[in-house]
This record gives sequence, structure tokens and C-alpha cells, in this order.
Amino acid sequence: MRSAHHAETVRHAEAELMARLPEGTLMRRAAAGLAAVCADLLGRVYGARVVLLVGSGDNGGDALYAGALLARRGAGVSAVPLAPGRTHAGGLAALTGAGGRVADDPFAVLATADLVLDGITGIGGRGGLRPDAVPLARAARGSDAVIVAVDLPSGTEADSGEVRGEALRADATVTFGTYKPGLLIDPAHTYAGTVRLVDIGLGPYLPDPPPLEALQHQDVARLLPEPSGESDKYRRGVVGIVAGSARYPGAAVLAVAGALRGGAGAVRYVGHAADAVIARFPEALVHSGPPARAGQVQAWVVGPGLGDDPDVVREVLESRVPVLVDADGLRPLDPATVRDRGAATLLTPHAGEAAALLGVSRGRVEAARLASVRELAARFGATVLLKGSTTLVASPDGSVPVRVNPMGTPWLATAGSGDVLSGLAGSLLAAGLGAADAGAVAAYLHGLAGRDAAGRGVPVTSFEVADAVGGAWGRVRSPG
Ligand SMILES: NC(=O)C1=CN([C@@H]2O[C@H](COP(=O)(O)OP(=O)(O)OC[C@H]3O[C@@H](n4cnc5c(N)ncnc54)[C@H](O)[C@@H]3O)[C@@H](O)[C@H]2O)[C@@H](O)CC1
Ligand SMILES: Nc1ncnc2c1ncn2[C@@H]1O[C@H](COP(=O)(O)OP(=O)(O)O)[C@@H](O)[C@H]1O
Ligand SMILES: [K+]
Repeated sequence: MRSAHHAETVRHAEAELMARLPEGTLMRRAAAGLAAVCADLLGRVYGARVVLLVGSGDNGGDALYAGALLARRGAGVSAVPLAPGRTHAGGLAALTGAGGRVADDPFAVLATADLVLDGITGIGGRGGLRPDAVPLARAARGSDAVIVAVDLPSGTEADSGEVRGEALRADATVTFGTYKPGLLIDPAHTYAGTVRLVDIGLGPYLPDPPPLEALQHQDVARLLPEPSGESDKYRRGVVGIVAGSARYPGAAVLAVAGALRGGAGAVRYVGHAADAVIARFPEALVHSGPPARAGQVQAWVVGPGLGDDPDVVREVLESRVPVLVDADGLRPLDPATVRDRGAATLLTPHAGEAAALLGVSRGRVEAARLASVRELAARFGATVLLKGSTTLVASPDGSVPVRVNPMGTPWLATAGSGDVLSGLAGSLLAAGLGAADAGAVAAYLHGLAGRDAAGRGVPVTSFEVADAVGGAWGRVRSPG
């Protein structure tokens, strides 16, 4: 599990740890880790041209101490202080003591740099880059240098992943002590490049559970349902899929495709696309409805390609089993009805659907994904999976960590891939996973399947994603 903590929490943890250590120890640990990553990226340190963009806080201090370590190994290191009177004094002395210097012409050194360290702001940054930093950030980006952000890409918000203005786009970010939410959530996530975590000993001082976490292979493997000797198809769980319409029969087929790969023992389809479903999947049980007469299920999925059918959505929500609501099912949704349900509800909107539920613009949801998903979960008293370039899963209890999906590929942005996801997550619900686990595991497998299907950059169809879920499942269970 990868954990992320808010800036304020990191500061408290740092203060506790610092009180037990000689002054400057933490910054030296951070700088040593940072310099090691830079050396790795450079390949050859001796003779390399390194430029440090140095802000007025400790983030600049980290860059200066790391620069000093690289200078001692023979790199030509130039510092560009953004607030010359307020540069970290110890760091600057260390740099000049090691043979580094302050650049006379920042743009000239940036033009020929091999590596640029972005030490403008870290967890103390507020808002986007200030105007004086913007031309320097652009010059760095315009050069051939590898850009390494210190702790966070400057201009991004540590706690939310928002980017309010310009920010520095890094190739890699070296972060200290713990991940910050912004490093894992778009839009800030895309500015961070490859993120590496340097352990500075904060672990024992950080709260558990964290506010945000990302599952990894071994976490997903532990959650995957597995049939036992006593299993039969009913004990493994039956998932009911209420999807598709005369206009959108394909959504039903894709949701069933996802459900068949999600670990339930049987998939019961209810709706107007039974012929299309059975033609593709003879193993599905089909029924023309209504859902309450279709036979027992352990979880329902309602909504993909359903069209305008508020009565059927209401009927499914009246059931006593977990319900996943997606796509057209989200439109008629009333918060009180969902809040009053006795069983779990999992809502799976994309940004547009989330915006409609919240009464804000789609752009607002995309800019503030974490706040949006939390707000929806609180308002509906439900688990919410917000789809998109970083998928988030929030529980109705705000003290439960939000899950961010680290898997995926923009190739998944293809018609129908959300239908596959809803079937897959519904199947996991029927197999007995809790709503947050079902959502997070489904997003992970779906993301991995999307990556596998896209290979080295090949457009994928939603069916191919569904077909790749089995392989992803196997790889998660036995990596390597
Ligand atoms: N506290 C500690 O023990 C450690 C802190 N570390 C580093 O210290 C950083 C935090 O340092 P600080 O609290 O000094 O804060 P920062 O260095 O992140 O930034 C604060 C400074 O930046 C200025 N600033 C804020 N927003 C700005 C903007 N948009 N554009 C330009 N300047 C802006 C502020 O006026 C302030 O002077 C961490 O991110 C990390 O890099 C590491 O050395 C690890 C140990
Ligand atoms: N830029 C992106 N990067 C990664 N995944 C994405 C991106 N855009 C969309 N996705 C994923 O693709 C799927 C699309 O679902 P959805 O928007 O419901 O489409 P549809 O309704 O056509 O099925 C979701 O799983 C979503 O998380
Ligand atoms: K930075």
C-alpha cells in the first residue's frame, strides 16, 4: 500500500522527529536521497551541468544541499535564487563550499543544463508559480535538461492535486517521508513525472490510516475472491445487471462481459438487450424483467446504456443487496433515497456525471477531484468511484482513506470501457467485497487490463479490455 499525507501532517511528523535528532539531519537525509536519484538519472555526474532553481524556503535548501553533493562529485552546479535575500543560508554556504556558484545569467545556464532541480516550492507553496518564476520554468522545460522536482513540482497543491495557475512540469519528482496527495491525483500528478519516495525516518510519526492510499499488486491479490472446495455458483455470488436498451444494447453486453470476469458465480442479465447478451455470452442468465422477479442476486448493477428509466433504478435501489449505480442510472438519483438504503451503494460517475450530481461544472470536478469525490460520498452517504485520468474511491465515512487508482492508461478513454468497469465492480460486490474494495480492485484490474491491451500504444476496444481482465487477475495473483 502506498500512503499519502497532507502537508500539515508532514510538518507535525517532521517536528516530532527533528526534536530527537541533531539540527539539519532531516534536510541532509532528504538531500542525500535527492542527490542519489539525480546521479542515477545523469549516469555520469563528473562534468554534468546542473542548475538549481532555488525558492525562499526549505525546499530550496534541499536543492542547495543536493547540489553541493553533486558538485563534490565533479558536476558543474549553478544556483538560480528566486528571492536572493531569502535563500537558505546553510544550503548556499554548502554549495559554494563544494565549488558550486550562483549563476550570473540564469537563462544561459538553463539553456545548456543536463539536469535542473526544481526547488522553488514544496509543501509550503501556495497557488501557482509566481510571475518571476514562470519564464525560468519555461526556459527549463524548453531545454534538453532532465527536470527533477524537489518534494513536489512547484506550483502544484500538495494536499489536493489542484494546479491554480502555472506549474513546473517535471520528468521526475523526489518526495520525502511520505507521498503527498497531489503527487497521486491529477492534474498535479501529470506534472510530477516518475515519483520516487526517499525515506527520511518519518514513518513512526505519521498517522495510520492515512487520508489517501493507493493499492499495489499484493493488496489487490489479498482482496481477490477465490472459490473454495465448498463453493457452488450461488455461494460464489450472483450479480444482476440491469443495463442496455433498444437504443444502447451494446452497453449491456459490455457490462456483462466485465461481470463475467469479476469472480461472481453467475451473471443474471435483466433488460431489453437479452438477445444481444445471450448471442455473445451463452453463459449469462437472461430475464426480461422486472428486476425484482428475476431471481436472487447478491448485488445489482444498474445504469449502463439504460436510457431514461427512473422506475427501474428506484426498484433496484429498494433491494436489500449492494447496488452499483452507473451512467444513466445516476441521472434520476436522489441523495435521500441512497442515504436511506440498508445495504451498500457504489456510485461510479465520470467527471461529467459527478458535475451534474453536484450542480457544478465538469471543469470544476476535473480540477478538484479529491474534494468532489469526498463531497459526493458525504452527500449521498454512499461509496463513490470517480472515473477519469486518476480514478478515486471515497467512502461515506470521511475518516476512511480515499483510494487512488495507480493503474490505467489514457487508452481506456474509449466508448464502453466504463460499462466493463461497472460489470467488473458489481461482480466483486456480489462475490462479497465491500463497496470501497470492490471499486478499488475493479479500477485496478481494469487499469492493468487496459495497459496490457494497449501494449506499447495501440488503440483498444472495450471488449479487448474485458478480455484482458483475466490476464491482469493472474498477474496480480502471481506477479513476475
Ligand atoms: N521541515 C523539514 O524538516 C524538512 C523539510 N523539507 C523540505 O522543506 C520543504 C518545506 O519547506 P518550507 O516550509 O520552507 O516551504 P517551501 O520551501 O515549500 O516554500 C515556502 C516559501 O515559498 C514561498 N512561496 C509560497 N508560495 C509560493 C509561490 N507560489 N511561488 C513562489 N514562492 C512561493 C513562501 O513565501 C515561502 O518563503 C518541503 O517541501 C521539503 O522540500 C525537507 O528538507 C525534509 C525535512
Ligand atoms: N485520461 C484517462 N486516463 C486513464 N483512464 C481514463 C482516462 N479517461 C477515462 N479513463 C477511464 O476510462 C473509463 C471510461 O469510462 P466512462 O467515462 O464511463 O466511459 P463509457 O461511458 O464510454 O463507458 C473509466 O474507467 C475511466 O477511469
Ligand atoms: K519543488
